[in-house]
Amino acid sequence: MPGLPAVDRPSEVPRPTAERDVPRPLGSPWPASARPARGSGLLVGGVDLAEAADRFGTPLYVLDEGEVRARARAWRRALPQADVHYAAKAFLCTAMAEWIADEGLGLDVCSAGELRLAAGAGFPPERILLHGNAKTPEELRLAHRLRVGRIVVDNLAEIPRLAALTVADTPQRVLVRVVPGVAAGHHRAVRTGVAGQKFGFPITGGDAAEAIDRVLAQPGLRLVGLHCHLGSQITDTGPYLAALDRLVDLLAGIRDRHGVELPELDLGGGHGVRYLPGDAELDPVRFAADTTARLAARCAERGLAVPRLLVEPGRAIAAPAAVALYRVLAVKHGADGRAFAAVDGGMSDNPRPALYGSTYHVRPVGRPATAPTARFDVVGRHCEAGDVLVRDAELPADLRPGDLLAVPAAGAYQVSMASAYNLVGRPAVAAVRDGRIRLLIRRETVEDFRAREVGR
Ligand SMILES: Cc1ncc(COP(=O)(O)O)c(C=O)c1O
Ligand SMILES: N[C@@H](CCCC[NH3+])C(=O)O
Repeated sequence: MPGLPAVDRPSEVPRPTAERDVPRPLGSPWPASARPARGSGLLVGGVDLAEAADRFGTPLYVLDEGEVRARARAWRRALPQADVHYAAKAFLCTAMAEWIADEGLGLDVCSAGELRLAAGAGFPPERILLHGNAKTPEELRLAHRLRVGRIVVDNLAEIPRLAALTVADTPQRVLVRVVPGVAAGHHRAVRTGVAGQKFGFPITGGDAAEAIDRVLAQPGLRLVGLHCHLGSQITDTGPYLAALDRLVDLLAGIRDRHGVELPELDLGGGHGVRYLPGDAELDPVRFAADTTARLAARCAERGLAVPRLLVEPGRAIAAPAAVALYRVLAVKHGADGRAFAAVDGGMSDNPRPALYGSTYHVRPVGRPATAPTARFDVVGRHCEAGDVLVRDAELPADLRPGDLLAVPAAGAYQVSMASAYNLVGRPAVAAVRDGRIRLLIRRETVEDFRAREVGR
């Protein structure tokens, strides 16, 4: 604004002290509670991440309880008529199971391990749903003994196994997992909505009809619905709507063939989150609006009562809730001008970049945002050249050993997929809430490995 004294320019009017002192949230992909702290630090859940790293060591996964609860609640509120089962495979520990139970969600488990951990946390068994393409007879027995709410049938062999455990007056509720022929998901390895992969019964050219016939023939099994899971990190509702159309057609076919209308339709998980600033996220409200409208329309066309929807978000609840902290151990400048920042974690705590080429955001903690920057590959400490956590990260040009790095959106399929590679030990996990931090899972040590050795 030429002619006006500088102080009158709107952008330069000093803000009141209170407003100036309240740091703004960092925004996605960080947890909603993430704020800049004094000295270029970073707060999550009111806890200073530099202090957390000093206290518990690194790599450290800092899990924001408020973010988990808020996301769980958002899914429940968006779909009040549906059953939302959190997919435990994204990340599970006792505290997580308690928060999920407390927020009124169900739990999707796929092993005796997940089932026992949930049961030990007091998770209501009727809200548990058991998955698995290769459930052991023991897992089926355990699920039946604990009286889990639903079991998803994924192969023909488990139908008689399960039927042998059940009796007609207390039948086990089951869903049949079908493959609708819809391709979706961030990587070939996670696309389960198409034929040619191991999960479910393909609707077209597969034995979905036979599985349904066989389940219906068992007096101890009560077929309550159909299930499908398309893939993971899906960012629009289109694939879900396409799958829903095929599942409603199949429901109508079952009604015509058997005279029964199944009361439930499970669309699985797969809802995408933001890993990088500017990424899209699949909003639960949008998902709910689109799927419930489509379901009502398709059921009306087919003359079916509208079944109850089930969903199984894992990543959408867990991923944005954790920040991974790493300490820089070495900085190296390669011959081609490429710079490497080697940290104390890597593919053993986060296998996703090596497995799927997944991309992440990273930010230094305790370094002024105004420092000149350079491009670094943030690499892990494992014995593979492919152990790269973040490629081409913009970090302070004078990055040095001892610096702390924070990687957001670290809550799903990282700790749950962590490995024992190089006996580095799986990372510690701490929960933050209201300015307090508590250790949930301690760091794995060589003593843990030794404890499993029973011979020499
Ligand atoms: C059957 C089933 N349900 C739910 C999920 C959870 O998926 P996501 O974490 O992508 O929501 C998965 C994994 O993709 C799955 O296989
Ligand atoms: N592990 C995958 C997701 C698989 C979901 C399980 N069905 C990932 O990290 O993207």
